[in-house]
Amino acid sequence: MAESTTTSPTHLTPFVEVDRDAWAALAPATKNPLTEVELVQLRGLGDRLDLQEVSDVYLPLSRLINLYAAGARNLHRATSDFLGERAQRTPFVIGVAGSVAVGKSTVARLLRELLSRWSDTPRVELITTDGFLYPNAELERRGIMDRKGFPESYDRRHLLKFVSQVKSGAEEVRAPFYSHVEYDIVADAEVVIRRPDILIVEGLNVLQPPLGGRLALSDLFDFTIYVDARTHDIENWFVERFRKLRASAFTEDDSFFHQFASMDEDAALAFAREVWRTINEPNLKQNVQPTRSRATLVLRKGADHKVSSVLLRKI
Ligand SMILES: Nc1ncnc2c1ncn2[C@@H]1O[C@H](COP(=O)(O)OP(=O)(O)O)[C@@H](O)[C@H]1O
Ligand SMILES: CC(C)(COP(=O)(O)O)[C@@H](O)C(=O)NCCC(=O)O
Repeated sequence: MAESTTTSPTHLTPFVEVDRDAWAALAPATKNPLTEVELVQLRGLGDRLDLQEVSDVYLPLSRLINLYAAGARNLHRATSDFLGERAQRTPFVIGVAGSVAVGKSTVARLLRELLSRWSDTPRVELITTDGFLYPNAELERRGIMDRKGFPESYDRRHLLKFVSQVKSGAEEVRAPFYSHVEYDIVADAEVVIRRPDILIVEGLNVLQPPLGGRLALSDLFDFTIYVDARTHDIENWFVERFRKLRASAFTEDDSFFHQFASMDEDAALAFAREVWRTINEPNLKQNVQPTRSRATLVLRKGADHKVSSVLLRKI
């Protein structure tokens, strides 16, 4: 296990770095609870997530989070005792951050499955922050249609209110729904969250620091994960996902990207690279990457999507 803290203040990091093999050795003596069939259902548009990766990386991670959740419950109970109040169970909230196309949804879906298999947290819900993007009409009105995914393209107050309500134990909390096919918020659709044991909040900007002393979403998290990889690799995953979507979702009549399904492949992929270069990469550099050091844990992925090391916050 490599200590990544050095004596030079410029290199000071709050993390301890654990390489893949050392991390895999931490795997609990629990059999991988997922079957190959379940795993196939969890896969996004990639095909490399295998059972070995689940056992080596994500199973130990789910165990660590399970320990944090038990710790948070104990602390909560002790605080209620101290105040002479009856302890109310509050959901444990996890944030999953990282670039567009780095694999956040895949990590979040996998964790939802794994965490729900621990007996003390059977109900795990997942929400993506894209539901809190302003509708296209509002982005147009604000002149930021080409900034989708940047912090200002979200209704951050609404998102904060939503997570606060879930965390304070509300019976039922509703969120808007964003469709990647329609490329917009769907007016008559919603996501409903009902008192989960764990809520996973996945999105590009979930680790943004508070603005001007106000409460930020990141203040409500009990555990945060930053999914990290080389920018060049992420760009390739983004373009590859676009290429696969051309043959699937983009062929649907109501797809915003319908024109790309029939377009010459080179031209379509050139468009994807342009979106990466002008929107997603600048957002990664300006807004997302700077939040990495705020995470509780960083998953570093190699070009093949396999996690090569894990950085865990120790201070
Ligand atoms: N662990 C993994 N193994 C193989 N492919 C993956 C893995 N994680 C993500 N991918 C693929 O990489 C692309 C981006 O992943 P996704 O989870 O959609 O990213 P994000 O939610 O960050 O935009 C998708 O095509 C997905 O299938
Ligand atoms: C919907 C997203 C902003 C991601 O949202 P998130 O769930 O991370 O908040 C992103 O996946 C995306 O589609 N960006 C759009 C870039 C563009 O084509 O305009």
